[in-house]
Amino acid sequence: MTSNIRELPVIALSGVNKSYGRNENSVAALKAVNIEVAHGEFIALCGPSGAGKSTLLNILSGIDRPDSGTIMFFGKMLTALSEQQLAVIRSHYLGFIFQAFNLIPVLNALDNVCYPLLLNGHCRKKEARARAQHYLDSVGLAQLADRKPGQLSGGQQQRVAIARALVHQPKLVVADEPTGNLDSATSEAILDLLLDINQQTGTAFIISTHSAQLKARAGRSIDIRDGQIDEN
Ligand SMILES: Nc1ncnc2c1ncn2[C@@H]1O[C@H](COP(=O)(O)OP(=O)(O)OP(=O)(O)O)[C@@H](O)[C@H]1O
Repeated sequence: MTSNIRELPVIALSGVNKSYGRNENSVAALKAVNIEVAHGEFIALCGPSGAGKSTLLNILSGIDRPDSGTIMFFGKMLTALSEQQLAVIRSHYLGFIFQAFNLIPVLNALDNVCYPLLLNGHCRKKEARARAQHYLDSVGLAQLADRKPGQLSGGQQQRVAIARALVHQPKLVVADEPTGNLDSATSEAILDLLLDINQQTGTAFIISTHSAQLKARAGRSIDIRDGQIDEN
């Protein structure tokens, strides 16, 4: 990573195409997509079901690869990296939040948040636990660190997942419908939390959503329809 890191786009997609299937069964999920995300942006990715939101987020986060086009992450060409190099970028600089929380059911909240730090060798166990506790505190779960996911509400589970996504201080958080499984009051509280984290830390967020409220409160929204971007 270079010293003028804030001047570079966090991520820039150029001419990205992605299809699933072959020949007559082929579905063009992304068509010539161009997107830039700057440091500290909070972006809502909106569009109807099947528009290509998850495909785009998977490609943005290096989980999946485009058929053509380029992806630059702080000026580094992601599309030229090996799987191993991509995994290093993902584990150090990206955070993920999913609609279904994706917590590990047998681990308590603290250990769920510690897990990526230990898995990716960011630090030793004592420091990992201290950092995880700090992030659980910051999402309002200081007292619930020893509860397992099954002993937490949906909103509390999503807070654990948010702490897990942030604990290694990523540059970009990619969230796929993070409020999709939550009632409207809990969704609003989670949105407040994400906006607060964005403002406090400068971490960029790109969040797919069907929520008009999230779209209205995001700094920028990008509409996608039939795999094509229509930026506002
Ligand atoms: N693994 C796959 N195999 C075949 N087609 C796929 C696959 N994943 C997605 N698609 C197709 O690609 C298009 C985009 O799907 P995608 O899941 O990205 O949409 P989405 O906007 O995230 O939808 P939703 O809001 O319902 O989650 C759709 O036509 C979908 O059917």
